[in-house]
Amino acid sequence: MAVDKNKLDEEACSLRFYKIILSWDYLRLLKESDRKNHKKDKGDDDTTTGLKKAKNSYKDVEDYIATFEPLLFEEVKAQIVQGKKDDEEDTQWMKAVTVGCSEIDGFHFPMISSSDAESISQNDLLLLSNKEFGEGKRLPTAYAFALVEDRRPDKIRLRMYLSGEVKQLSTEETEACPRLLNMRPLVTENAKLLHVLKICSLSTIAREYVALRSVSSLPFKDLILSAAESNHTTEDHAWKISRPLKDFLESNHNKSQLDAINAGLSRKTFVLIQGPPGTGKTQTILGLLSAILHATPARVHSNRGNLSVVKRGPELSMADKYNHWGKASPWLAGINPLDQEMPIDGDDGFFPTSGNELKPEVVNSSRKYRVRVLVCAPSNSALDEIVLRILNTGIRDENDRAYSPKIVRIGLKAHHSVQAVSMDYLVEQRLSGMDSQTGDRQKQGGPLKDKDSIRGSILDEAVIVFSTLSFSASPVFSKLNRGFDVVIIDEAAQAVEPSTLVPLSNGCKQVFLVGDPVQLPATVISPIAGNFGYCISLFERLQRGGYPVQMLKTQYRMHPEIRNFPSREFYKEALEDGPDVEEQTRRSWHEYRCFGPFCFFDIHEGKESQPSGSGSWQNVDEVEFVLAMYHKLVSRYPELKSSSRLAIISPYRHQVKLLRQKFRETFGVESDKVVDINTVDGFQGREKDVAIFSCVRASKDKGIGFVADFRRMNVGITRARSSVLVVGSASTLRRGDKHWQNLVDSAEQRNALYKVSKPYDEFFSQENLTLMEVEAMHDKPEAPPEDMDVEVPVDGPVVEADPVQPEENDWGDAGEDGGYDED
Ligand SMILES: Nc1ncnc2c1ncn2[C@@H]1O[C@H](COP(=O)(O)OP(=O)(O)OP(=O)(O)O)[C@@H](O)[C@H]1O
Repeated sequence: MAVDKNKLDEEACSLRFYKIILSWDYLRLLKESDRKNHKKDKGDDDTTTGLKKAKNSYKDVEDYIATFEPLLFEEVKAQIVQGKKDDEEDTQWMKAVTVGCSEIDGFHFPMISSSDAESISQNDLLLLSNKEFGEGKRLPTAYAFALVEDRRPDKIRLRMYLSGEVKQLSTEETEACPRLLNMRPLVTENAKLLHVLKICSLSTIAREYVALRSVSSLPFKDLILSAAESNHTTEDHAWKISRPLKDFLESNHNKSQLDAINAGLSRKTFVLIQGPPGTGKTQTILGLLSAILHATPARVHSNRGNLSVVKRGPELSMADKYNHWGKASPWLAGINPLDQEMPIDGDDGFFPTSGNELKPEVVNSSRKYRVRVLVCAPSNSALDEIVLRILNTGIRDENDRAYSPKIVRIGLKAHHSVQAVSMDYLVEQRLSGMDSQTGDRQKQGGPLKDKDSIRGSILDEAVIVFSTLSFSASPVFSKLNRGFDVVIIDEAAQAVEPSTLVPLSNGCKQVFLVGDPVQLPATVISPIAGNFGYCISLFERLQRGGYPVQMLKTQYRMHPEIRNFPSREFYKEALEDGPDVEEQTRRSWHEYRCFGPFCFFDIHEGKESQPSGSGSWQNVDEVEFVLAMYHKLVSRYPELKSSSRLAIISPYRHQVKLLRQKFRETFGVESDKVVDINTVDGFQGREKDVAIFSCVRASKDKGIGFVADFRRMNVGITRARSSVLVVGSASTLRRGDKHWQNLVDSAEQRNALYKVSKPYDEFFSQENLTLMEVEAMHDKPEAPPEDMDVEVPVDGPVVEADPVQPEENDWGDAGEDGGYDED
């Protein structure tokens, strides 16, 4: 049975979405945006938007849509305006001519031809006009948005809505306007010259809109609306796994990971798993996959155990047996008849993997319950991390044998290391396999399979399908013969709620949301939509509403002294360290207190500035100090001269740019060869031995901007295994935010707060270092093996300072009354 995706409803939703957006006035959107920014700068609250704040729960579908739909449209507006800003430097008007037009259901479908439109893709939003316009140019009299419906090499088919502008979302009533009327002859008559500007792609947000509007037909609709647990699972409904697999899971997962896996086996329909930094989210997902792919209903197990004591009922007919299986196993309901057959010993081929040693799956007759899983993540990189882990380690079967399951990775931009299981590669493999048989087939008169049907069969055969959230609405999924039993969404707290709904529209019986709402959320372009709660993920909303969360508590990444602060500040002291973490994260540079594990350097003379007058910030003094510290670290510990070992992180893009530039100027080498310099957002999910964190903000009277976002702070300070070295203005940060105040206080209490004055290189003079030596470093660890291949000149321009008198130095071990807080 084909998956019923309520095609007609979906189409109606898309049409509504496009009608509204295509009717908008681009110039008015730009003006509105300027006005909103102006109001924001003046600190005015925008009360005219008519938006509703996102809530923890909704009374019904209408309430839900009435809240989310306007927020989503607000976000579309911001993406459109941002599209212009992003491309500002190379805003390029293209020329095109009309070569035909049709009109269906109130939409115009002009066909255009252009010689300079290579960058245009399907689902792009374009602006069409009778003339180019921009700074200092006169405004056009005819202009309108157009959506790229179909992109062919020589022609582009567009969709436009020229009947008037939609003023009211609820009624969809339109108001005629001259600019749209003036467009009509331009697109309906042939050989008219048009000026075309690419604005942005609408493909992701359009899919989110359709999923949002389809919420009434999604699985677990009531749970999603109410944020309350709706099902009470019983032992009888739970799924069990074999003893060998259970033993494996128990010996390779800690208690909180096992609790999360067992919550899945209990067949709870919605399972939330919170994974703080380094707590083994990916390991848990892999364990979960082994468990759910090889589980059987509990009652099968218990019946087996009782066979000798329970009176046997009458022998059932084959039809009755199938009927019973059907009831016991919801996975089997209404699926492809082929899947209802008892699996035979051995399986029919396997997908190639990246050349690992693992065997392909062999399904034997004891495996009657075949579950299909869709694994999604908001980004390609997060997705490929799991794919790669599966390719490297495989999963376990009921006999605790590691094997490569049949998997396929759908979508664009797959990382090269997972190409072997990407859909495009698998299709090519099948085609080339068929090419060798083509002669035979043609002789037999059989038709060659087209790519679409090959895709369909690869999808149907895969037990685990990987896709980004957005791509899970791709038309390729409509080829599925049966839906998914389980959907697992990784990094679920980094997705706006409508995008989490997208994979659910393929149908499923159980959902796992894995993520951490205390790390960075989804990027929402519209600050207004963000303020109204559009950036709150479904994970976070359910958690706020009191929905139970399985929290992974044991961390394997950070030195306990690094773990201590975020655990207290963000996780109610719940985090604990895995066995041996302390020994594994102790490093030779810990011999000096100023090199970790967790220090704060107060650059009290530092000045913040905004090079472009607004937006991103930088702090030249912090850059100078960071480079001095970097130089000292790599001079003494050359194993740190590696971008895989050492990170320099900052919340601000300008600071990152400046750090990279100064690094090149100072050391004569491109920074990316020897150190990883990036924004906090670019570091989520990654780890290094040492992380230097430059906070930038250093004003006596202003706030600290988005540095105050505790999620950004949490990510920034939890990337390091052995040392996190925070560089900032203690007084500004203390005044700017409670969490930062606690961080600086914590450093002070641990004698790890250093007030640093210019010249910065003196801070790292031998005399000072000697004063900062840790007296007894038990079991000094060996330096980890060096893995870098580019040398940073250690005799660079950073000069060892002359000896200074200790009393001139007021680093933090002056104690609580050290008087380093100048304000
Ligand atoms: N139960 C466990 N026992 C021992 N080591 C573990 C366990 N679980 C995870 N680890 C180790 O902890 C590290 C982090 O695990 P993993 O990569 O699965 O974490 P993650 O949560 O996906 O990471 P991130 O926080 O960066 O998203 C890995 O080195 C992994 O081997």
